Parts: sequence; C-alpha cells; structure tokens
Amino acid sequence: MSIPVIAIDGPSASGKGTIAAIVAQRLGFHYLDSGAIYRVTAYAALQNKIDLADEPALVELAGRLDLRFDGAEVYLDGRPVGDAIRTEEAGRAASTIAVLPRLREALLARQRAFRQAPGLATDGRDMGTVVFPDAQVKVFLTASAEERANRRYKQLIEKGFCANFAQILQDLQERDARDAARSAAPLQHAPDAVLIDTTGMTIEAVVQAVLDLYSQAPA
Ligand SMILES: Nc1ncnc2c1ncn2[C@@H]1O[C@H](COP(=O)(O)OP(=O)(O)OP(=O)(O)O)[C@@H](O)[C@H]1O
Ligand SMILES: Nc1ccn([C@H]2C[C@H](O)[C@@H](COP(=O)(O)O)O2)c(=O)n1
Repeated sequence: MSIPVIAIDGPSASGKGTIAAIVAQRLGFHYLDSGAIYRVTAYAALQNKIDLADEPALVELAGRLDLRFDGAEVYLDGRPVGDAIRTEEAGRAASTIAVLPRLREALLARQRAFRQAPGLATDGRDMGTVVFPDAQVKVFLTASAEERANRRYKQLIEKGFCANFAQILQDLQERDARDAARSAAPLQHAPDAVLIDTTGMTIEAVVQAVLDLYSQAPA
C-alpha cells in the first residue's frame, strides 16, 4: 500500500499552506510547503547574483542547495531564512523561476522525498498533477481575488510588513496569471481535484472538509 498523500493546490493566498499544515498536524502526517522550495531557490539565486532566467545556472544551483525544513522555518546552508522568503517580492521571484521546466524537474526528487510514513499533506501548484499524481486526496483550493488579497494584507500586517491592499491585489493577480499561463506544470483545477471555494468559510470549516475527503478516500 502506498504512503497516503493529501495534495492541495490553488492560487496565491487561498489558504493552501494554512490548511495543509493543520491537516498534517491533525493526522500526524508530514507537511511539505512546496512553494517554500521555489521561494528559497529564488532567494539563493538572488544572493548568488544568478539571473532568474538563466535556467542552466538555476538547475546547477538547485542541485547543490543545502536546505532543511523545521516546522515553518527553512534553513539555507544551516542558517534560518526567516520571513525573507515570505514577502510578495520573494513570491514574484519564485513564480518567475517556476516557469522553467528543467528547474522544476531538478526540484522534483527533493519534493518527493517528503512522502514518508504515516503520510504527507502538501500544498503548491502541481502537487496533485505532477509531483504526486497518485495522491489519495486532491483538492483545488480557491477564494475570490479580493478575499485572498484581504487575507494576505492582514497576514503581512501581522508580520510587521508594510502593506497596500491595491498593490497586493495586483501582485496576486499577476502572479496567478503567470503561474496559470506557463506550459510546465501550470496552476489549474485538474479534473480529478475537488474544488473548495473558501470564500466566506472559516479555516476550521475548510480543514474539516479536507479531513472528510480523506476519511472517504479509498485506501
Ligand atoms: N478560510 C480562511 N478564512 C480566513 N483566512 C484564511 C483562511 N484560510 C487561510 N486564511 C489566512 O489567509 C492567509 C494566507 O493563507 P496561506 O499563507 O495559507 O495561503 P497560501 O495559499 O499558502 O498562499 P501562498 O501560496 O501565496 O503561499 C493566512 O493569514 C491564513 O491564516
Ligand atoms: N508546487 C509549486 C509551488 C510553488 N510554485 C511557484 C509559483 C508560486 O507563485 C511561487 C510561490 O509559491 P507559494 O509560496 O506562494 O505557494 O512558487 C510552483 O510553481 N509550484
């Protein structure tokens, strides 16, 4: 029997990471924030003065990245990167390199290594379509662009960042458009993923909906 995977994909600030992390905690599963891998790769590229369009250099960098995850913290070369990868600029840089097919391929094994007993809950853009196509539960999580921008605004303010609602809404729409338009593993609602529109839903209600899907999924 294969190790169960709950794959949650969807656009920016739809709540994928929040929901996947809580689901993982409730089930005692491992958790993978695949976006953090793209974010920290872009961060490392900028630190190493690598052009974000230079695919061969990025592939080489991805192969030698020393990454460690501990809860919500990501360590690069043994040092915590903290909120430096959580800004909208870092999200844009991650989305920029994420269009490159050979880079995506170079990051696949790193993501699949998170599939360990007793199970994995993960979030991203291609978790159910490319990285774990045999996932037991596939969810496409979304919410209206305004609601997502509002959630991101509050999240940034809580973290002590400056935030402008109109700018966030524009950034988020641009990032989603780029993620959906690329030819390699685009953001999409795949036919075998259950759509959950979380507009107006509480976090707990969304968590429960995903847990219900898991309990109904064939073993
Ligand atoms: N159903 C919900 N209702 C209200 N707020 C929510 C809900 N789900 C998530 N949030 C809040 O929205 C914010 C964004 O959520 P989160 O970071 O999980 O989104 P994401 O989809 O993983 O974003 P990204 O892909 O850009 O990293 C968080 O502050 C989270 O607490
Ligand atoms: N599976 C994934 C995860 C992330 N990306 C890219 C595209 C996103 O805009 C960017 C940041 O992700 P986030 O942290 O906001 O989830 O990384 C991807 O292409 N595939």
